[in-house]
Amino acid sequence: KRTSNLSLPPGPKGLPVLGNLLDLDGRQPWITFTQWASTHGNIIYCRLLGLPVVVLQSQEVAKALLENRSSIYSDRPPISTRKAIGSEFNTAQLRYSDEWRLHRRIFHQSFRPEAADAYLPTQLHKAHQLLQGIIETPERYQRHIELFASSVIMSAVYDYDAKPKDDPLLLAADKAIKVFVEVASTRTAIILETFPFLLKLPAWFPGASLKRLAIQSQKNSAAMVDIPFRYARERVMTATSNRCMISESYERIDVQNNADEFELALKSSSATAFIDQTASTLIIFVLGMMLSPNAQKRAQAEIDAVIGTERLPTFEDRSSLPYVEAVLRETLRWHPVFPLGLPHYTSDSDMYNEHYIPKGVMVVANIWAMSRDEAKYPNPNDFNPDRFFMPDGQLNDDTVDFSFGFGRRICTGKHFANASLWIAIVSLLATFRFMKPLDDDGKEVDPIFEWTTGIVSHPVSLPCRVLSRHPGTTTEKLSDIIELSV
Ligand code: HEM
Repeated sequence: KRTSNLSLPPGPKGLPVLGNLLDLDGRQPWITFTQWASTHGNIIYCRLLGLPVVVLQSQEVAKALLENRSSIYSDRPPISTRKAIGSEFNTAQLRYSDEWRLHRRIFHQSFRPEAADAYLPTQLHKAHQLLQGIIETPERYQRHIELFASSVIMSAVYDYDAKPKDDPLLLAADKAIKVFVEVASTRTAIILETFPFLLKLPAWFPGASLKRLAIQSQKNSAAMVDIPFRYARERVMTATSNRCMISESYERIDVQNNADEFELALKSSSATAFIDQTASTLIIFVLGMMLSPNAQKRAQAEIDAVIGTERLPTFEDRSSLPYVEAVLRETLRWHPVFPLGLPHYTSDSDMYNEHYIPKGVMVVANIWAMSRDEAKYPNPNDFNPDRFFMPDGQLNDDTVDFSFGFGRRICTGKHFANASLWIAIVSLLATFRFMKPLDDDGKEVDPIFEWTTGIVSHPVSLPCRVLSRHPGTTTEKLSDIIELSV
């Protein structure tokens, strides 16, 4: 391929209008991209419905471009439908601009490693609530995991202590995010970009489901952005708020004359925190445990040996539990929840080796391909925490950071999410066994479930038998153990 005398990266040949869309597995485009790597190499160029896309297939190339040349690769694709689907608030979709820089500053002061450690006690407390929820209704374990993740975020961002059951703000946020994820999936965004008239059809028109979805998304997003923010601001103004992202921002950011701009950025970035994927990562952990009983037993044996069974693990135990650490890393690697990350966009043209990368192309880091790198991760489809140990038995330095993206657009909640994941995983392993479901004859069978499609990938509803590791553990007994653990 040539643009005058410059060579674009190699890639599959496509049809004039559809480009390579028909070759793509629409449910799991990352798998098709990964297959293309074997023919075309670690950087490929293709066209999807007229949109040029560069796919980066290895950590090395992604770092070389998205990190080392971040001044060119930190924009996001323009999405003219942002307003129509109610996603103007979303930090993750903002162009590389002063508005985006203000959002990042707000996140950075609360979620940079040193600051995020202030939330560890809350994360521990919410992990204990998670255990109590599952002891009471183990069949609803997935719902309890979702509640854990969103109430941790609500607490850190708004200092809002969500009720364990039917909390109105959590329900509103869940509803908004579900519709939003659907309507903002890369595929839907490409369709809307290419056929924006779909949003102009009356909502009752057959086939206008995207428009209906968009209207719903607008309403839900407005509620998700405004309601918790008003709650938190009120408490900051009356000096009744504990430390949270909202209170810290009011305290530390000098708004000078731009109070309106600042408040808009603050409420928008706060609502973006709901894009958190801690819950979906924890469901993948549950799947990994069910399918790899040996890994589960080894992690539990480590916890029992180091901590015993009289108390629950705390963050102070983290460095004494290397196998649990490896289970967390393997969960992030085995099935990355953002298999294609979020698309970056070039703000200038560039040359990489002999490849010309034009200005204004979508640049996708294929995190899935990176997790399948056989040289680094032999038998990549196996859930095998041992891969993170060196021959001398020490953990290696691969913390699977690529699952949080690259460069200036790297996940702002990475450190905080890692702590939430760790405390949930270690607490769940200390308390429960995750077993395959039984068939009618009482025999264990592999769970049957569907994966989500779109920008995030995780089991929609995962059947699992969650059993207490210490039969006879009642809610009261667990409460006693929790008391001894804090
Ligand atoms: C296990 C949980 C999580 C995973 C796997 C994850 C992963 C990611 C990935 C892959 C990206 C795209 C990075 C890129 O464009 O290169 C991202 C962006 C982002 N994440 Fe996370 N994330 C998680 C949790 C969180 C949490 C807890 C927060 C908030 C506290 C958060 C806030 C954000 C924001 C604001 C962005 C957009 C950054 C920007 O565009 O500048 N994430 N995340």
